[in-house]
Formats: sequence, structure tokens, C-alpha cells
Amino acid sequence: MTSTETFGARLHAATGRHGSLCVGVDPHPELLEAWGLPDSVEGLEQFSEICVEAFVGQVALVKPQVAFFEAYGSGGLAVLERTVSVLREAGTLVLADAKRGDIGSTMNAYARAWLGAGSPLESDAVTVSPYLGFGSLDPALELAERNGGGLFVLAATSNPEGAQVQLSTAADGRRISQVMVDEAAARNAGADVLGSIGVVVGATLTEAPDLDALHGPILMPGIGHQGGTADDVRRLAGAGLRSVVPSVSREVLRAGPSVTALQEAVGRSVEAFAFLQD
Ligand SMILES: O=C(O)c1cc(=O)[nH]c(=O)n1[C@@H]1O[C@H](COP(=O)(O)O)[C@@H](O)[C@H]1O
Repeated sequence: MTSTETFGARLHAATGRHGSLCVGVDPHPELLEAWGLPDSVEGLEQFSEICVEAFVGQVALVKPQVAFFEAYGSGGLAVLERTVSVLREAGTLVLADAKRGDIGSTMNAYARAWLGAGSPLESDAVTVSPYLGFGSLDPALELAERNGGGLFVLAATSNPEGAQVQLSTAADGRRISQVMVDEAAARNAGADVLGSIGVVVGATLTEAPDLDALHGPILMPGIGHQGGTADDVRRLAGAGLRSVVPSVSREVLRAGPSVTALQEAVGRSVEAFAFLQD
């Protein structure tokens, strides 16, 4: 990639053009069936091609869920490679939802896989888990900075089980989710329009960490199928409203396989979140 522009700047420009919505490419076996596609690499490929046709030029960011491709082994990963590169060649930013996290040296390999220039899976940004300690993400933070890539750090996730870890209290009295947001904020300090280190905050939560000082994008999944709404996004974002990237997968994908119907569903979601641009 080695983009001369930072991911934050590229995302800011893309949301200015297309609105803030991120659409997920989550090929659940149930969706393949509902779309009349076989539960196979061929079905996965057709699903992905339909998504590419429907989403390119319609949204700021597309987020393939890596797990659904991995489930088909090397054939699935080959489909993911093609999907990512076709989206990027068409000018659509790609966030690989891989939720990687490991000790530093292994994290380095994950970073090269998802953000390395010329890697077969090279994406614009990747989701990462800081729950081996935020510092374990350093190799990814360094590579993202060097190559103009982005990270989305899990802070407060949309699943109810996340609270056990994320709402626990650190030695200094802050919640762990707040520690992760503050660490990301420190990496975004001094960035021009928007930093490249985002956080993930579920739209299903009753309370969000304080996001006011983040100066980076806030990915909010959990909308639609998991119960989160546009009002929840407004309530949780606080002063960070303009940096929110709401993310929907099944809410849009259930409209397929018609490209027109998918684009209409995208249009409805873009419209529902137009207030983020005001
Ligand atoms: O990182 C994510 O995108 C993510 C974080 C989170 O806290 N909750 C969450 O649902 N996600 C992902 O967002 C997508 C949600 O899908 P839908 O519930 O179908 O919109 C899935 O790919 C999840 O893995």
C-alpha cells in the first residue's frame, strides 16, 4: 500500500463523499442459502461478487468478515484475496475484520498479512484486539503508520459477554475499555483531520467509554440484527458524532441477492445515518 496519505485522511475524504456508513460482507451459510447459493467456495465467490457490485461507490468503507472466508480453507481465503483487491482497485476502502491480537513478534506477522505492502490480503485497515495488552499491538501500530494503514482497536464490543473484561477496573480506577480508548487517543494526537487508530464501540451498549478525546474513527457495529439503532449511535457517540462509522452487515445483506435491492438497503442505511455529517 505505502499510501502517502494516512488512513484517517482517506477515510475522512471517503465519508465526506459517500456518508459514514460501513457495510459488512458477512457470508453466513444462512445468507448463502437465502440467496440461492451453494454452501461452498463457489457460493462464497458469487456472494462476494454480488457484494462488490452492490457496494463499490455506494459507501465509504466495506468490512469483509474474515471468519466466514476462513471457514472454507484456502479456497475461501483466495476468494477473500480477490474480494479485497477488487474493492480497493475500484477505490473503495477495505477494513478487514480479522480481530487479530497476539504477542509482539506474532502480531508483527499479522500486521504484515493485513497491512503489509504487496501482501495478498493487504487491506486499508484491520480490526485488532488489545486484550493481550495494548502494547502488544505496537508492531501493527508501527506498520500502519509507515504504510498509511489503519487499525480499529476493540474497546467496548457489542456482545454482552464483553462486559466481564471490558468494564472491569484498571489499577488507576479507569475501566479497561476506557484505557483502550485513551491508548488509541494517544496515538492519534497531532493527526491532521482524523487519526488512523480507530476504536470499536458496540451500538448495543447502555453506556460507552468517553470518546471525546479520541480524534480517530469510532466503528459502531451491532446495528440492526443485534438490536442497535440510529438513536443508540447518537446517544453513545457524545461529542465524537462526526467520527462515527456505523457498521451494518445482515441488516443490508438480507436484502440480497438482487444488486438493486442491496443498493436500496444501503441507501436506506446511509439516509438513516445522514445526521452524522451535519
Ligand atoms: O469488529 C467488529 O466489526 C465487531 C465488533 C463488535 O463489537 N461487534 C460486532 O458485531 N462486530 C462485527 O460486526 C458484524 C456485525 O454483523 P451484523 O450483526 O450482521 O450487523 C460482524 O462481522 C461482527 O463480527
